[in-house]
Amino acid sequence: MALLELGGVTSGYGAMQILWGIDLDVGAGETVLLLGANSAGKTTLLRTIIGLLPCWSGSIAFEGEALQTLPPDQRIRRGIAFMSELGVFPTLSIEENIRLGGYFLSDAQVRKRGALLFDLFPDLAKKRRDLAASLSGGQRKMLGIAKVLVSEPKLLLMDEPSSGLAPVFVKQVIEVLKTTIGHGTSLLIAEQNVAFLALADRGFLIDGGRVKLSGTRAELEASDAVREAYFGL
Ligand SMILES: Nc1ncnc2c1ncn2[C@@H]1O[C@H](COP(=O)(O)OP(=O)(O)OP(=O)(O)O)[C@@H](O)[C@H]1O
Repeated sequence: MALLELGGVTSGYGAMQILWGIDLDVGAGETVLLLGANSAGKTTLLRTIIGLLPCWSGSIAFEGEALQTLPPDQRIRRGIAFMSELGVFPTLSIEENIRLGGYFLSDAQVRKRGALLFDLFPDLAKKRRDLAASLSGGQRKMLGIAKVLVSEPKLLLMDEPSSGLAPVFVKQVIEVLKTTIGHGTSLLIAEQNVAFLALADRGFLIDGGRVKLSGTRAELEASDAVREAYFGL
């Protein structure tokens, strides 16, 4: 059984339909890339999965349970976390951001998991009392990742971790994500940057709110559609 399974999901804003019957699945421990150009519908899909947008029709199952009518907090409690493009609160300190990520946990749990994360991200540990606004773009994304990992989600939905970052920081974020993989958290990463394919077990290419192609990393790397659109070949 897949950890997350979407069947024929449609959604949109007001009367405007954006998603047109999305089928997608993420297995336990898997890293899946949701690849698509600007306006393909990636953010809309992640927001529909976490419940910030209504699912008009179709099904969203998590560990076999239908989620599509539950409010976002109920989905979060079941183990789904969402990292938006912004990711962190700049006017709060690094420690405070991490505390917020553990909103549903006891103080003792937040302290324990916070300490583990600071081991994993030593750059953040050094600056733990500084404001998030003082961090570089790459470090901010790192904090965004640490913040959502505090709750030890089963599934982490990430919206464009590369957005607004210079290529050198994109590499840094990819390196940080590699340390995340293998700790039991499944990742669904929405990106227009094809470099993230290197992290993925599988991927889905979406365009115009529809899945155009899906397959393993190797299949996507070899696909003419992906090569033409993203590698400029
Ligand atoms: N709040 C909104 N109200 C109306 N339409 C919206 C809203 N947000 C997004 N859209 C439209 O939905 C479509 C899909 O946008 P979406 O943000 O899901 O794309 P995306 O693949 O995440 O791209 P991006 O890289 O730009 O974030 C676009 O045509 C966009 O204009």
